[in-house]
Formats: sequence, structure tokens, C-alpha cells
Amino acid sequence: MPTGARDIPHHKRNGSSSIDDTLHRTVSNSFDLVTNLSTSPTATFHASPPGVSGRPSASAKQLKPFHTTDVKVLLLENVNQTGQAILKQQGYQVEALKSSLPEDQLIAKIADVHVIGIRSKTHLSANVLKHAKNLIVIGCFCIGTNQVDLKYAAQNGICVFNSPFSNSRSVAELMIGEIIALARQFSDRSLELHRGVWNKVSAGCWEVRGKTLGIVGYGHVGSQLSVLAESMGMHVIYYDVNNLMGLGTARQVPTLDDLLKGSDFVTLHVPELPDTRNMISTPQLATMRNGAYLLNASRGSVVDIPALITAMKSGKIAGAALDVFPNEPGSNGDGFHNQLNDFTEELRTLKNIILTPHIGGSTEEAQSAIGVEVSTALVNYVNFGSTLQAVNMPEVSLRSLTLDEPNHLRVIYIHKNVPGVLRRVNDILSDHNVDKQMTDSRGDVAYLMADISDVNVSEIKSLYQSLEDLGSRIRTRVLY
Ligand SMILES: NC(=O)c1ccc[n+]([C@@H]2O[C@H](COP(=O)([O-])OP(=O)(O)OC[C@H]3O[C@@H](n4cnc5c(N)ncnc54)[C@H](O)[C@@H]3O)[C@@H](O)[C@H]2O)c1
Ligand SMILES: O=C(O)CC[C@@H](O)C(=O)O
Repeated sequence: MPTGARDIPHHKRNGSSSIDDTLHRTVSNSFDLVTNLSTSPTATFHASPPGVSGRPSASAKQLKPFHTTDVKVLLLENVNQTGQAILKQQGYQVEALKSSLPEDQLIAKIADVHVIGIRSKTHLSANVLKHAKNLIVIGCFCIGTNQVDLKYAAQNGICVFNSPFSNSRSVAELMIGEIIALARQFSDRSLELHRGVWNKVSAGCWEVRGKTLGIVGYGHVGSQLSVLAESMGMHVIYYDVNNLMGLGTARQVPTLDDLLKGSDFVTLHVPELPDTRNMISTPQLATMRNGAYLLNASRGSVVDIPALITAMKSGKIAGAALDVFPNEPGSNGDGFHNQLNDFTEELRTLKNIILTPHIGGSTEEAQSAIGVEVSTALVNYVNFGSTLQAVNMPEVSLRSLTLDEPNHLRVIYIHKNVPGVLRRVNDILSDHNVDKQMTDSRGDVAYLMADISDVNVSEIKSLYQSLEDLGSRIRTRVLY
């Protein structure tokens, strides 16, 4: 039975990057994935579903080899064309939607797909994922992964990838623009002039040179911003839970309070975590300098918005920029009112507050780079099982594949991290020659990859089934 890559037109294999060439060459023999029934006499396997209800019954399923053209991909939230193209080039069936989906529609759609790509608005909770019977991998086409239940995904053999830094520069540049905009109040001046009001003022308007920027969270975004701010003559201090080397002359301070007391501008670049929820609330705003500015481009949960409104009304905080909100609309349009009901109106009437619809990473450069990075990781996972850069699985990969050689195959065995599994797996593999093997664990999930030679096609199904029958099994895949 022909498999996917051989169905891909030859011109798509020519002149493409080396990764494409490698993929097309090796995928031609990969099996697996789907639970579709097949009576094909040449079919051997398999690939069990994420299986919320335990392992599939072997007797109930005859599994067929997979074509790349069998792989179903759902992309939500307007994933960039670069990313879509890489997936389509593999022959995968790609459905791309511009917005996120309400939970009931998401549940209906996710039941069928092997791969889902999302950005920040799609919540892949355990409740949603338990319906994802065929899902093997999630691509977050963004930095944040707080919208995915990473632990549930790992425990059910679903690998998650993101793009850790492709939009960091875009966020940092937006922050620079907003720092100047707030210091000069030019967003208000522009709105006034749009309404026909000429209001030429200098009171309360400042240069940023010589002012202190306090960065909370000195990771990819925070450190980029640090460099840009210093180049404009700002002093930079930062607070981070980790001890990190400052770039340029930036200086780490030991506590959040130290940062708040010492800064004219405070920018937030921490992940959404229990520890960062309402990290900036009434006490922290009170600790800030009089007339300081607050900018949040992290997650909406990090700032207590009613507390900010109070602090701005009192004049304690001279200006703010919010790119993220506690409940963000799932699609473009006029949904902002409904989502933020309690405080939307008040936010909109405040002076010197910049409200942007989560566009920190929304540049052509960032979206294009994210598309390439995440889609490439997805292809490497689907076709080869490589977990390099995964956010919820141990990172496992093996160097060059020999799958196009006869009697070679790759076994991927995701399993519970409990004693004795490797011995049992290696007992099963011991009838063959294990060319290469790598295994690693992360929390209670372990990932084993082995390249095996001297395997007859007729032996593959029983090899697969023996692995499936181990009590430690989360998911088995065999590629050849
Ligand atoms: N607005 C946007 O469009 C946009 C774009 C990119 C990222 N983000 C958000 O910004 C966040 C930061 O992005 P990043 O790429 O810099 O992440 P990162 O992981 O590189 O850096 C985050 C930093 O925060 C620190 N940190 C974690 N908890 C902390 C705490 N309680 N107190 C102080 N520091 C803490 C970490 O040690 C790390 O250094 C992301 O998690 C994402 O939610 C938003
Ligand atoms: O593009 C998005 O939806 C999210 C952008 C940003 O918050 C991220 O986490 O990378």
C-alpha cells in the first residue's frame, strides 16, 4: 500500500529545504497513528488514540498504516500561512479557521484530528482533551502555554510545542512605543485631535531619558526590552524569581517591592501562574512611585484591573498600557464590551491608558517565524516522534533515520515513569537489533525512542501489541 510521501508530487520534494527532503524520504514508510479500521492485508498497525478510557482493545481494532494524507490537522486563530504551508506540504489534511471556537464546537471538532494548532484564545482543558480521541500533538503558535492543560496532555501521550521566543522582539518593541506614548500622553492627544480638539500641553509630559524602567520577569521579552530601553538612556532594574545576569548595566533587585519603589515605569513579562495571579493589586500599586506608569503585556490575570482603575483615578498611577485582559474575545469584532463587562466602560473612560487587543506578538515577522518553528516541530513529531523543544514531554530524538532501509523501524513508547518498564520493553525488543535507543522522563511520564533493525514486516504487529499490553503504556507508535 503506498504511503503518504510517495503521493506527494515530485516538484514539492525538489528545491525544498533539507528538512523537507528528509521528511519526504523517510515518511514514505511510516505507519501508524489512526484508529481507522482497515482490512488491508498489508496493514499492520496501529497507533493508539490518546485514550482517555485506557488502552484500546486489540481485538476491536485492526489498524492500518498511515499516509501523511491521513493526518488531520485543525488550525485555529489565524495561524500564519508559513505554518499552514509546511503542514500542507506534507500532504496532511489541514483545516484552518480564523478564530477560536466555543467549547462545544471545539469538542466536536477535536474528536477527529491528530494535530491541533492554536494561539492564546483556545482553551484545551482536560475536559476538551478527553474528547480528542486521535490527538497526538498540540502546537501553540505563540509563547504562552497556559491555555493548555499540559499535565493532562502529557499523561495522555499528547505532546505540546510552542514557540519560545519568536515574538519576543515584537513585544519588546511595542513596550518601547508605549513607554514613550504614556510619557508624552500622545495617545490622548491623538484621540482629542481626531475629535477636532487642539490641546497643546507639556504638563505631565516627560522624556524617558534618565528614567528608570522596572521589568518584572527578565526572560525572553524582559531581557530584549532591557537592551532597547538602555539604548534610549533609561536605567533598567529587574525582578525575577531566578537569579539572572543583567544585560548592559541592568541590575537585578531582590524583591518586587524594591522594583516597584525604584521604577518610573513598570512592565510585566511573567507567565500566567498561580504565583503571578493578581501580582499587581492594591498594595503593589500603593508601593509604586507617585505618578508612575504600569504596562502589562503578559497575561490579563497578572493585574487586578479594578485596583488599577482606582489607582489611576486617584492620580497615583499616571498612565497604563494593557495588551492583555482577564477574558479576551475569541474573535475580532465588538466583543470587548461583553467580555469585560464590569470594568470595560471605566477602563475606556480613563485618561492616558492604552488598550490594545493582545497584539504584542502580532507582527508579520513574528507570526511568520512562529509558523515555521511550530509547524516544523509538529512535522518532526508526527513523522519521526522527535520531542525536541516540547513543553510537556522529555526531549528525545535520535540522529539520522535509516527507516528507508529494509527491516528497519522506529518504536516510540510513551509510558508511565515507573520502575521496571525499560527492562520489559527491552525484553520485547530483544529479538531484534536495537541500533539506537534514547529514553528520558519528565515527572510521571517517560518517552522511549528506539531504532531497530532485523524486523520482519510480519513481526511488527505482535511487537506493537506486546508494547501495548504492558500496564505502563500510555501510547505506542511504530514508524517504518
Ligand atoms: N502580549 C503578547 O502578545 C505576548 C507575547 C509574548 C509573550 N507574552 C506573555 O509574556 C510572558 C513572558 O514571555 P517571555 O517569553 O519573556 O517568557 P520567559 O519564560 O522567557 O520569561 C518569563 C520570566 O518570568 C520569570 N518569572 C516567573 N514567575 C515569576 C514571578 N512570580 N516573579 C518574577 N518573575 C517570574 C521567569 O523566571 C522568567 O525569567 C509569556 O508567558 C506570555 O504569557 C505575551
Ligand atoms: O498570538 C497570540 O494569540 C498570543 C501572543 C502571546 O501572548 C504569546 O503567548 O505568544
